[in-house]
Formats: sequence, structure tokens, C-alpha cells
Amino acid sequence: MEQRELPVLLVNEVGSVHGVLEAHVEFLKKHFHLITMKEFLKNKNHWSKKVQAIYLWWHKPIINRELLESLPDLKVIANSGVGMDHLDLKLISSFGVKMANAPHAVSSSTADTGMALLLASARRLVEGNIAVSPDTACFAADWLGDEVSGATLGIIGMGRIGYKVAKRAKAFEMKILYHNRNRRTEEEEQAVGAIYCTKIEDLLQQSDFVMLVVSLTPQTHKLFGKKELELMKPTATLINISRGPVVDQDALVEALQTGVIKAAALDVTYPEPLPRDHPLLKLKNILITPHLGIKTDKATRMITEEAVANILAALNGLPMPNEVFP
Ligand SMILES: O=C(O)C(=O)CO
Repeated sequence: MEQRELPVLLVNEVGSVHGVLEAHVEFLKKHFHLITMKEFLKNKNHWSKKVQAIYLWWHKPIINRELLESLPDLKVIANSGVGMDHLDLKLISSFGVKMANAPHAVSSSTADTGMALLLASARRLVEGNIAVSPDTACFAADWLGDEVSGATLGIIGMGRIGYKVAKRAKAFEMKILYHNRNRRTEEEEQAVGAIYCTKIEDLLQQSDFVMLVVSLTPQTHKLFGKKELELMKPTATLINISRGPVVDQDALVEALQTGVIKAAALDVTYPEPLPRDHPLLKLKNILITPHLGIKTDKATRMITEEAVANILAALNGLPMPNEVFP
């Protein structure tokens, strides 16, 4: 039987911090001849005219002009998540290379992470877990937290993930406010009981929990600073599941130190991870997780499946399910 020549897919590594998961390799190899960056660099002359696609597993390899110039047959780059802020889309596109992200795969798990941070922070789960011992005064007033049911959640960014957060918050009997560039339809709003705030200020003044779910763009860089924090209730908690640089971290440190807001729960920071001596790590009224957003077995598998579908479409000249334009 004639051997079908598979298109060459470049990935950074396999099975390490910056590598595609070992569990996905077999699936990828059904569709591609997989090579790692190390193999590519070892035999650059051989591979450079063969690589047709790159699968970026959490920001690696770094896509810069030098790499793009060395890959004349590159047709498509598939990103493992939804956020494309680590890529120079204009540069990539100027090389005639298409790009795709994985918006469907990530939305439920990221929304779950947002809700988990909200609940854990409101009910002090992490503090409780660290403190528990045979001597813990289980009924002490020290353990009072915030009631989630009946509280107001303000969602900033009502895309796919924001909307899924709203669905979850509705099930927790929360009142939901949202602010977004585009208003959702009346049916969509009613389905989750979300009320649109034209002005971000109105949302901030009324919310007990404010969750950031916007993508990082030049418009949202440091969207949340001193002014926004001061508009929040002193009893409110800020939750960030978007990108670290959406928040002015210096302003956040000050707001948490001086009681401008009650607490924060962050799945994203800048840089990631924070250096050991970072002031955010010294605060008691903060919960920080290491960008857990999508990290479930199911979501990561779906991300790889979405990437493969996008790459194959691009290589076959078909419309890509999730093409991203500069
Ligand atoms: O999909 C992304 O870009 C994420 O960061 C999810 O956490």
C-alpha cells in the first residue's frame, strides 16, 4: 500500500512544561509528522522547507520574524487557548500564515475556574484548608465569609466565557450585571437573568463580586486601575480570569492593603508566575492560582482536537472553524 506523506507539524516539545501533552501525541501523529523544536534546530536545512503548521502549546515556541523567515512553507499556526495576546498577528499574517485559536474547548473550564475562585474566596476555602487542625475552633466567628446566594456579580466581558460564568452564577442565585462592548440579545440576557450596564461605573458601584473576563488588547491593557478599584464597594472582591495586565497590579496591591476593596482572587498575573518577593504574595486577603483556567483533561484534549481541525482545514484550503484575523 502506498504510504501517505503526512504534513509536518512543529511543536515546541513533548510532555514537559512547554510541551504538548504526551497523551495527545498519538492523536497528533494520526494526522501529522510531528517534529519538536529541538529536532528542527538540529537539522534546520532539512526541515525548514517541510514544516507546514505549528501547534503552539501555551505560548511556545515563540513566533518571531526569525522563525517565520526560516519556514517558507508554513501555512498555519494553531494556538492552544483562546487568548492571542502573546502573538504578533500582523507580523504572522504578513507572511501569509493563517492563525486559529480554540474558543470552544476553553470556555467551560475557564468559567468553572472563575466560579471556583469566587466561591473559594467568598467562603475562605483555601485559608480554611491551610488552617485546619485538631485545634481549629470550627464555629469561631473568625471563619465568617460572604454569602454568595443573593449577592451581585458584575461580569466585565460577556463573550463565550463570561456568558458561561453568568449561567453558573444564576444557578447560585446571584444577581448578575454585565458590561460588554456589544450588548447580548434580550433572549440571551433573560436566559441567565443578566442586566446590561452601559457604564462600567454602575456595575462597579453595585457589585459584591467583580469578575474580569475580557481579552487582553491595547484597549483593555490596565483597564482596571485605581479609579475602577475605588468605585468598587469596600466589601467587594475582584476576580480576574482574563489576563494579568488587564489589572494595574500596583493599584491592586494598594487597594488590598488599604481596604479600598475587601479581597481579590486571581488566576492570572504579570508576570506568571510572580517573583517570590512580589507584594501580592504577601497579602492575606488574596487568593492566587497558577493560571489554572483551562487545565482539565477534557479541555486540553478538546483544545488539541480543535487545533487539529483548524490546521487540517487550512492545509486543505477549507474555511477554518476558528480563524483569527489580525
Ligand atoms: O484560553 C486561554 O487563553 C486561557 O488563558 C485560558 O485560561
